Amino acid sequence: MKIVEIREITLPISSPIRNAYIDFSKMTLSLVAVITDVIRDGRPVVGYGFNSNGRYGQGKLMRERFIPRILEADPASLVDATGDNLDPHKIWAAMFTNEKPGGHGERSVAIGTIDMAVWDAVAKIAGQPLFQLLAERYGTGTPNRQVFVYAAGGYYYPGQDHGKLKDEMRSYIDRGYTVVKKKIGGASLDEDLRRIDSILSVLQDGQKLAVDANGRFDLDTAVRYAKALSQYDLFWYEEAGDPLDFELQATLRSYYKNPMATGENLFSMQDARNLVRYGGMRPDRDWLQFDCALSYGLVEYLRTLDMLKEHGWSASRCIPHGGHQMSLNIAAGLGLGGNESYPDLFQPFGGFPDGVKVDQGFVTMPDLPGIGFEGKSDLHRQMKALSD
Ligand SMILES: O=C([O-])CC(=O)C(=O)O
Ligand SMILES: [Mg+2]
Repeated sequence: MKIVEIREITLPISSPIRNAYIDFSKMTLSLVAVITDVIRDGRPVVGYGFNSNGRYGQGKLMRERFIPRILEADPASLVDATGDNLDPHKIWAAMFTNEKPGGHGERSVAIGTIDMAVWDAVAKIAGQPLFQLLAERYGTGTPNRQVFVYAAGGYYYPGQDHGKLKDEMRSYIDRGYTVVKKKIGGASLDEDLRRIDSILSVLQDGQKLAVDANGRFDLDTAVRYAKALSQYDLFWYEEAGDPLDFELQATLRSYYKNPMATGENLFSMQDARNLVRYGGMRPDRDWLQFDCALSYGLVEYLRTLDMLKEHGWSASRCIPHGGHQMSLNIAAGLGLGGNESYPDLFQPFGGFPDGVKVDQGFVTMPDLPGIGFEGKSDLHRQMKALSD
């Protein structure tokens, strides 16, 4: 069997929102289709992938380097031992040919997006949901079909006031979420605290708020926020400082005893390892948010999970950034602590298969082959438009 074609397209996921660092008015992503010569139900098996919000479409890198390297490789060198399915690890190695180590930037997004499509194809060819395949190959054998999800929102946008912010958070709670997230660092500390108070006024017992500074703060500001946020029982204080400033992160633990989270902008196992080695993160309470769709895909994420284990971290401390079904499958298959979700943003790419509802903060994975994109009709329409 072999890959016959790989298509990619850049699509908009723009919206008038901003966090403390960027606005999303020109945000795009890459959608990829990996078309194989394997026939199921009279049609070729196609795997799909896309990258998460926050980085832009990666068509140029894919067209110039990563797609040609896959298509120019001997097809026999890209299949598993049975010869009946693709081997994602071999395809990853083909993509990484003649790439020097370090400096993990945009290429990790390009490779991660293609890698997602490869895993989707592999699970479809195996006739399994990806979470089942992952549990059998790399996990305990039995997936955990119930996955914790939280609602990310609370962005800054023109015309927002406290009433609208409360309505937004209430609507997430009404849809079954128990943890909601808001942005901080895009207003003054005083205004951010008033916004937090507003949201907390609509939350009930058992419901929690997380806050996300998107890497905006210098050390002094991060500490000022840490001291002020300590008065609340927040779910987490996220990405206070620059993603690569491990000393800042390590210093913060002296000022903030409650959970912190970071890692969405670390794009390799090596960078994740530096966070774990030097960032002072606490395996008993903190959260790691590495997002495979931005960081060389699941092949690399498996290396990251191995690294975490060697350093005494449980996979259950990982709640990836990105709100996509790929991480949802990894969470169910490999025992992560949950996944992000953006109930009203970045559609049709985020979210769950049609009919999957959040119940007391959890979703239950349905039985769909592959990652499950075919179960989300608006998303599947976009995907079919690329592959047909
Ligand atoms: O606003 C963003 O860039 C997304 C983000 O940080 C998150 O979902 O945690
Ligand atoms: Mg974040």
